[in-house]
Amino acid sequence: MTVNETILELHNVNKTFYPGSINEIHALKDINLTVKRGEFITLVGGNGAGKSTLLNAISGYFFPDAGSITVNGKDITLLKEEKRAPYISRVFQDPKMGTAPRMSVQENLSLAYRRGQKRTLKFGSTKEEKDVFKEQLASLGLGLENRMTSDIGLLSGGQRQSIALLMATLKRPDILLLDEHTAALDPKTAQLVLELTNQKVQEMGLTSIMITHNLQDAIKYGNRMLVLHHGQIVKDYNTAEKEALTTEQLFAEIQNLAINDLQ
Ligand SMILES: Nc1ncnc2c1ncn2[C@@H]1O[C@H](COP(=O)(O)OP(=O)(O)OP(=O)(O)O)[C@@H](O)[C@H]1O
Repeated sequence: MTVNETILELHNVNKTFYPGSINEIHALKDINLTVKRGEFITLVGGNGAGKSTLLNAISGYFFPDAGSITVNGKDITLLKEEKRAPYISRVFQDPKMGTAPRMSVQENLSLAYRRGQKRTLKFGSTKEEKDVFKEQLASLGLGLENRMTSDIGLLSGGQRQSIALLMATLKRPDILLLDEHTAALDPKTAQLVLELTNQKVQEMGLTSIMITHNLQDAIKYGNRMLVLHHGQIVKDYNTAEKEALTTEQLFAEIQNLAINDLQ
């Protein structure tokens, strides 16, 4: 791994919904962003600031109208979402979105393990794969290694989200996108999943971008923080600046952005 290696680069990325109509929304405005390998970025901003749209553009859920996106120097601006899967993985807010409910824990993990590989007719897992899954599940500390054959749909939201996190990191992604992935969980479970996330990110040295509305978490986790407002990055805190910031200061900053809109 090269220190300071650029892994993701967005250059003048723009996205407008309903262009030319009275409902036109310029959701991303000339976004320029360079992400170095190993950065764990927290992404905050008010409702409708463009946070999910930014992750959607990076994941390939849609293409930007203008600008470019590169991963490891490779231009992926117009690469389909499924073709980006080997490089970019994502955990969504809804625990149901990352996992297949009628498939077992093991089958879900097996799908994730083969991400980016040619589909084969052979289904089921090898003994070696099962051992990997068991070990990974045990590392979550939730006893899920004893529920390998349970359907995912029978698990709680927190258990399911922990497995979604595991699935997203089982094959090391270049970039992990976390889209408010703990927002649908009760506070205690949310903290547990956040801790697991942090553990995975630190252990694997993953490059990650995490959206959160919890400003305390935004400051506590990660080593860089971006504030988005009206589709623009209005603040980019480095580790030291982030550590010096209080939740109250960050709250006031985001509130001021909203107040300035009204003036
Ligand atoms: N697929 C879409 N079609 C039309 N408009 C969209 C679409 N996705 C997002 N928008 C609009 O783009 C703007 C930015 O939305 P986005 O979901 O990115 O904001 P956000 O910062 O993630 O907000 P929140 O914190 O409320 O989830 C909003 O005005 C939203 O209504």
